[in-house]
Amino acid sequence: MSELVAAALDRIAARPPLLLALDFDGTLAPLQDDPERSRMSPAAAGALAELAARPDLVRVALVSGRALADLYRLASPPEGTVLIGSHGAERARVSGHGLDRQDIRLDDAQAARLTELAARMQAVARGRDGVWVETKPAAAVLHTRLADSAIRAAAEAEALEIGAELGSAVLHGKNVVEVSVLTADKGSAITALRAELGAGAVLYAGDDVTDEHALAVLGADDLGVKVGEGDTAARYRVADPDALTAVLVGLAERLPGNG
Ligand SMILES: O=P(O)(O)OC[C@H]1O[C@H](O[C@H]2O[C@H](CO)[C@@H](O)[C@H](O)[C@H]2O)[C@H](O)[C@@H](O)[C@@H]1O
Repeated sequence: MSELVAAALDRIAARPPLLLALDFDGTLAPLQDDPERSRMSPAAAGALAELAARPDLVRVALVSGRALADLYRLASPPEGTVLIGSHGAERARVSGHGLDRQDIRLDDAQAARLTELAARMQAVARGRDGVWVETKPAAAVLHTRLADSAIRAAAEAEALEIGAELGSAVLHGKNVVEVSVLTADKGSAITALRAELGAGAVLYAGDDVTDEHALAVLGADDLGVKVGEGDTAARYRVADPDALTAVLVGLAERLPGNG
């Protein structure tokens, strides 16, 4: 961990309660060709559990584009973790008896739009090698990670057009185009959570363009970490999920009574 990041951890550890808000895919869990295989390393899971065990000092949130149920299943987050799914459209808290969750409720028009959207995204994927569609409670996602570059570019362009045509919220992430019938973004979710928890500071880490919404709402007393390459509003950068795990371990060591 760099001296700069270490100094920033010293600062935010002294401003409890800290909101520790982390993206999942590409940040805690290395990217995979098959999204069902995404998992945190044992070291990342251990650091998160240690931090979540100090709710007086740290409130842990996972902030993901994943459908909430998938995020819960794949991340196996510790008790007390707040889960933000579908880029902010879904919300839950991990309790001792499972998930306390707020379900997405679509009205009839939104439900009809989602059905049409999913059918049109399936049509984009049809006959294109390496392109497939994931459906979520309020969105359809075109995945192109396994396609060659020409197929990927054509498929993503068509999916973006569908989003524009249906007037839906469109997010263009890493080898994904997601079109939702609800408007949500990670920045609004972080702003709401910060206020709700009365957080003294926020540490947000993410790897994708969709995380930039959250990194953009951070202030001078917060700590934004970009994982991997690419343009970012974050002040700090680490190379990969393992390097982020080292930051989480460093934070745990700075909590009073630890280290
Ligand atoms: O906000 P996140 O937690 O980063 O979720 C964003 C998307 O993650 C998943 O897709 C990404 O990860 C996959 C597994 O590593 C990878 O195959 C894909 O190319 C990535 O874009 C998930 O499948 C999407 O629904 C999420 O929106």
